[in-house]
Amino acid sequence: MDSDQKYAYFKMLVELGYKEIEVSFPSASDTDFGFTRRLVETPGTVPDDVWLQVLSPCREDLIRKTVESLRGAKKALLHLYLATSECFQRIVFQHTQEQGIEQAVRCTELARKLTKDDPSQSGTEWAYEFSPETFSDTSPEYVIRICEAVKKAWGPSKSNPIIFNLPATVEMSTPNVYADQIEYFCTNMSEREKICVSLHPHNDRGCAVAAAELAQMAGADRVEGTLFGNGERTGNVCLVTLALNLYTQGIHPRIDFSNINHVIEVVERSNKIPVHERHPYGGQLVVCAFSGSHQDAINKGFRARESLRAQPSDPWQMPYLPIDPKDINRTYEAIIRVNSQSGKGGVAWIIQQKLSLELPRGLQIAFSSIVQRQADAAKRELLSSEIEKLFIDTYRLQQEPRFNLLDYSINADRSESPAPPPKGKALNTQRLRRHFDGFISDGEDEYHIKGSGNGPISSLANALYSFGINLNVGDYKEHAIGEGSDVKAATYIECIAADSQERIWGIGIDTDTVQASLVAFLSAAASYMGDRPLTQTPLPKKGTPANRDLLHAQQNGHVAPERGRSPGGVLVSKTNGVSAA
Ligand SMILES: CC(=O)SCCNC(=O)CCNC(=O)[C@H](O)C(C)(C)COP(=O)(O)OP(=O)(O)OC[C@H]1O[C@@H](n2cnc3c(N)ncnc32)[C@H](O)[C@@H]1OP(=O)(O)O
Ligand SMILES: CC(C)C(=O)C(=O)O
Repeated sequence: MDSDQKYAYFKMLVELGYKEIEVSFPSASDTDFGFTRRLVETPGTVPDDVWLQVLSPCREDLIRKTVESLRGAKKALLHLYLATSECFQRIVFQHTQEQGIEQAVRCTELARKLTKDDPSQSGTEWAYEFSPETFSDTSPEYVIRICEAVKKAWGPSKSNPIIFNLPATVEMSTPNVYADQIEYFCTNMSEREKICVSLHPHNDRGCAVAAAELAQMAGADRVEGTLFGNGERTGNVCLVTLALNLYTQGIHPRIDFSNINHVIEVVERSNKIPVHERHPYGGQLVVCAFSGSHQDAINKGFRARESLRAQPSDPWQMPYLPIDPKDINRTYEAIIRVNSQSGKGGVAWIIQQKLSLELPRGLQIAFSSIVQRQADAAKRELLSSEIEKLFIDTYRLQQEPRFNLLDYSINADRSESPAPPPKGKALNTQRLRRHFDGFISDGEDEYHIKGSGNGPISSLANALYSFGINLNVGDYKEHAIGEGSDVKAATYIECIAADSQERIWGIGIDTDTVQASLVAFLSAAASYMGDRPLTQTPLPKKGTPANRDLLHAQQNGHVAPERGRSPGGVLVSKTNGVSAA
């Protein structure tokens, strides 16, 4: 990273809520030294409660340069490291354990002299961190010896404790072993109250997060890591995962990942390493479900939350989703992804999200098999926009419909009621016969249709017999879409063909509930007919609305009823030029 990238990254870490940020290795390069100076010298960049942490090996020349980089900082945390394992002492430094202790003490004394003991540095609050690098591969007794010596050299206090950072420089054991090593350190160091025990797990065995969590339970106070686990080899422990693991346990980590996409964007741009799609919490696929049983359960989970009118503050209990995607600024829309392993629940979810339609179970099953066939044929995931289009096309919700309901009236006929009410008693409208009288078009021609039944749908069904359309209603569901004056009715009708027993769904959406059901029935009738021609004779070509009214008058022996009023005064629903799929 260049200075500007580091600057942007630093600002983001501050905004997220981090208070101790290792900003550089100042002795490494002019970039790192200059960047540290930039932070110190640019007013308003480093909040008063944020510590600037810098790293240096235990080498005198490098320590001097490192301390110099922090001159003038408000809060400065000097971090020195020296490997303590037998392997490193023999191979890298060719020194003994005693020489290791001497070097650590000498460098700590120098650090003290250059910082808190130097009157010219008194404007800075100094803290000191020592890392026995390769801690987890070092004899625990030796770690205690070297850290006791370093502690004595620095002289910590309760209010300004020394940080002993205990790295699993290379992760080489199960997390419980690391936790045991931490516990040993915590219980065997003197003046524990003057010590902050810090963890620094790496991820070579893939257990860094587990190691950090277990070691905190074993007594540690602090964890060092990186966002999304960047770092040498398999990386450092991931701070995003640690924070959100706490969050999902109901403990706010005081780190704000409510816009995780922004964090990912900055991290990827800076590190030039993509965050894996399946990375805990942050990965693009981790709040998605492809498989049918997961989708079904999630769909039910959201419906349960809706029916309970759950508030954001209520406990999050959702099958297969450990976190509410909204808490990290992920949308619900992307949760369910459909491929050939997906089932009806996922498909229903997408239609609900896209079109606000709550499909009845039977329709879910019917449409899901259409989606599955499409996904199988495409040999890939179907986009939610493709599924939405497939639904609209299948149920003819937008395209030029096979049947248009142009105009109609439905009259309830008291004279044909099987049991007229006793004088003075209210009429049971449920038992009245309905007469449907209307006009439909197939895009080309217009037709006059009439029929009777126990209700609006059965009277329309009866009217369509003459077209060779013989459908019985198998299932019927309706619900409202929206609220207030914009509310609409969505109606779903499953029809069973009298000849083939084929089951066909139709959907109608309208501000008027009766009309929505008529449109739904015509939608099913259109699917049943497919491309087959209609057998009935159409009206003369000049079938204008005026002609229709005239015909109405001629056939009924009176003029057409005034729109919106039934001659019987019991029930009328009518339309003019309504699309019915
Ligand atoms: C565990 C970690 O990840 S700690 C972070 C590591 N990060 C870095 O190393 C990044 C910055 N490092 C650098 O820029 C360079 O390595 C520098 C500036 C520190 C040193 O560069 P050079 O002087 O060229 O040394 P070089 O990197 O080749 O070798 C390291 C030397 O430091 C010694 N050394 C390594 N670690 C330490 C340590 N913690 N304390 C003291 N000396 C050390 C090595 O033994 C070696 O010494 P030698 O030259 O006597 O054999
Ligand atoms: C400097 C130390 C803490 C380190 O990075 C490591 O050991 O991994």
